[in-house]
Amino acid sequence: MLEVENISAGYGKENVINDISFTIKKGELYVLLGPNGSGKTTTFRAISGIIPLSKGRVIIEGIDLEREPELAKRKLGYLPEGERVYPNISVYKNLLFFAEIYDVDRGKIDVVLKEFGLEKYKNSPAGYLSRGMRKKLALARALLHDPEVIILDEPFSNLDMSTVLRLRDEIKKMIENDRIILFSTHILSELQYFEDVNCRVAFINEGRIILERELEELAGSVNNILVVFRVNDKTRAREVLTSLGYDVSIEQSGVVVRVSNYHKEVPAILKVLLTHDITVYEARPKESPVERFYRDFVDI
Ligand SMILES: Nc1ncnc2c1ncn2[C@@H]1O[C@H](COP(=O)(O)OP(=O)(O)OP(=O)(O)O)[C@@H](O)[C@H]1O
Repeated sequence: MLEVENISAGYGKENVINDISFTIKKGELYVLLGPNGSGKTTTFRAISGIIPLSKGRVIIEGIDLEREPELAKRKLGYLPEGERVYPNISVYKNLLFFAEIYDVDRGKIDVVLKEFGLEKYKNSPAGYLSRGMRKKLALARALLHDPEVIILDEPFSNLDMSTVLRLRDEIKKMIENDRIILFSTHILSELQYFEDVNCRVAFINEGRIILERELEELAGSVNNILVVFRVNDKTRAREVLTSLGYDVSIEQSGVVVRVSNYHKEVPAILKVLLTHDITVYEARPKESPVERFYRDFVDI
């Protein structure tokens, strides 16, 4: 279990995050969403013991981070924002450095290098790697000691599609294996791939958690949402929907209307379109419910 109790932290005397609290159980994913500068990275740094707390406690699997930092940090894997690696030493030595800190068997380094497709760069200075490769190295390093709590700051940015796919699978596997995962992301659509795991989403703004919801609940909140109807005759469909009182726009993919109650209105609209001999190939939300929620949340 990861217990974050009323923590405040910042840089110098100023607190950037204030009174942040949450508890994450094994096998749970916790996602931080928030605009630039809202305090996601600072929260992760505070939980990882990189910056000191000015208030509150972080307890990792029963161990107080401030009282027993070495022991607590062993249970933690942290992927920092950006692609932070030691540029002047080899890929292998980047991993070796951490393996030694955490008493990890050297054989594990080769396993991880293979897993992340970094074998052929083993002896290259890490600074020569591409951005995406550096990120893979940073990820490999975070997971090297098989930590119980894994904190990933913007894990999906700057990765190629195949690595994104593998990382999604890897995150799900780690959740199944009772790990605790936290990540932040700006890629809201990424969340839909985690709807089948135990996931909570926290919205952070100006250093405070404003709202916390189960992802399942967010994904189901399809009210007040734009819906696209893919039809055989867009002009006719617009006429019919306008006569029903909707504000209709025509787009490449179909006609678009905003519904306030998705589950009630969409079947009713389908029925009316059908009675006017309009074929509907598909009806789907134009924006993801999480995106809609986020829009309302940050007021954009
Ligand atoms: N090293 C630092 N020294 C002083 N202030 C900092 C430092 N790092 C971040 N800040 C400030 O703390 C605030 C929160 O930054 P933080 O990086 O935690 O936000 P974030 O939500 O991760 O942003 P982003 O989405 O842009 O990565 C910002 O106002 C930022 O300027």
